[in-house]
Amino acid sequence: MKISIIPKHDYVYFAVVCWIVDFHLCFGEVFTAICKLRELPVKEQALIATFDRFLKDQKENYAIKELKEFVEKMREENKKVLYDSHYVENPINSFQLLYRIVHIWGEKLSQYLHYPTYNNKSLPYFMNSVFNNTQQMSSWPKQFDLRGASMALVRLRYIYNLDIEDIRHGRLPTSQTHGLTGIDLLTIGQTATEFDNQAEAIRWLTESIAVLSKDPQNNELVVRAYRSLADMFVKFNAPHLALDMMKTALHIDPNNSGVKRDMAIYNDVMTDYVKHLRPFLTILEINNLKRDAPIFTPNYAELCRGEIKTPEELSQLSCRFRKTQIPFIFAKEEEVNSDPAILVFHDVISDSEIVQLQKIAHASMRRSTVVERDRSLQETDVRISNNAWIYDSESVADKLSRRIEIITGLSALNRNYDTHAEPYQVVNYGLGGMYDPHFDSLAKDGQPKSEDEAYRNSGERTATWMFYLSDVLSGGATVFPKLKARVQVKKGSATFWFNTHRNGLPDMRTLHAGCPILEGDKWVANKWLRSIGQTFRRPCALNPKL
Ligand SMILES: O=C(O)CCC(=O)C(=O)O
Ligand SMILES: [Fe+2]
Repeated sequence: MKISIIPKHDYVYFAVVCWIVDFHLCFGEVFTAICKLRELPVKEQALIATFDRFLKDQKENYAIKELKEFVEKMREENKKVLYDSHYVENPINSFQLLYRIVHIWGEKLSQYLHYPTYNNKSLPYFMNSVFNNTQQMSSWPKQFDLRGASMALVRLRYIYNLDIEDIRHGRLPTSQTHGLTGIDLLTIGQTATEFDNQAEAIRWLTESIAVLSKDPQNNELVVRAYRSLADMFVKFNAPHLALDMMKTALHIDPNNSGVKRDMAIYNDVMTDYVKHLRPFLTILEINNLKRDAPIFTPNYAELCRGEIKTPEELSQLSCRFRKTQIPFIFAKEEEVNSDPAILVFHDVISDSEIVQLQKIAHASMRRSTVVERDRSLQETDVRISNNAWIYDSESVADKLSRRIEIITGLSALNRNYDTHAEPYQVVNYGLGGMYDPHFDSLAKDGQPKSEDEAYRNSGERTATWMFYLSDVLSGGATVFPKLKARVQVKKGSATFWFNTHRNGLPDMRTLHAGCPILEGDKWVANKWLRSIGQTFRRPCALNPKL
């Protein structure tokens, strides 16, 4: 029986890994929340400890020696990450951490999958068991996490107009880290080809070729990059450019049968284009395709980069101490847009309240969803974050709801039926995390409905109150593209606005977004105030302009 060859204590190692790796109830991806990425170095350390215990009892031979060297290398890398609590807040660092875990560890662990009867039987058994364990663990990063990390870098480059050379050398606006290797660039470029972002795919693949070409040992990778570029050009009606790529690739590796095969196919495609007079696209035309994506919402990227209102427009906005429902208590109110009013309230949540919310949220963080047109809840690429719901049965939530009431004059009553407000949605963004331009209002056809039965009868999301539970090192602003309005993330503040007109219909000017986080860890808590509770507090009116 296979099992008899395994020393009994190995099971203990696996159990230890399992326990530590799934210590927090994490589900699905890791890249969608910085709080999940933060746990990875400790998990890698536990894996290294598992290997140490296994290797301690093994007789030295070639395979064991090689494995020991590998583990030492990983230990060195892990040490660099382990004691730096901000390490994963840098997207380049996180990409490289995920690359190491998914690719480098992944390849090592799967090395014996096809050789289960290697002469030292406990080695393949050990490796395969650890491999299976990691694959089954929902919180162990997988290929889709690496894809998410690649797309994060792609997104950050184009939204913030970063120079790819800077990224390659590890230079971000707020910090400097180690650079990306040619293989990193190739991984990112190949991921970009899978998404509808031709310009970026071309950019990253070209950069990978520039870096990899410096060393002839990389020829195989360079050819791979050329083939990816060619594949994309053909997809976008430019077989002539694909053929150019193949010619260069063939020059580098004249015997590459894959390149020769592709070349023959592209030649046929070319002939077909010529025969049927189909127009070839130029690189410029390819790059200008797909301008309808949400990221091309006018003003969106510009606002993410900084203020775009003119000094005159800004001078019209004011700050004031606003009277609350309690005499002698004033709120620090800042106007970032006057019509419709987008307001920021400062110092409305304390550090200890923030810690309490995060603690409660931690155990139930799940990938954020979006209410689609058919009213289903979907995990999507337009919102990269995790969230948890916190009800007013928690005393801290109850206290905060009362605060919202005395400042806004609206009802934030949260209860199990006909609720005036939804529970707090505590959100932690992920790698390059963002929420693309969207409306918070639920429905345009009078049938509002949300995640929970309990608040289905509560009407529209009349208003949004959003606490900022953290600062962000760089990026992550809340922006309103149609209003050219921008709110800088500031721990302890909150943004407030009405999503509907007084006639109950959505105010389409309130299109807004959470910009991608360039560096840092962004937390917010949303409180959506529903129309049923505001009948006498925000009287309705027929005038659609109000
Ligand atoms: O995080 C932000 O700045 C915006 C979040 C948002 O709009 C939402 O969660 O609905
Ligand atoms: Fe929103």
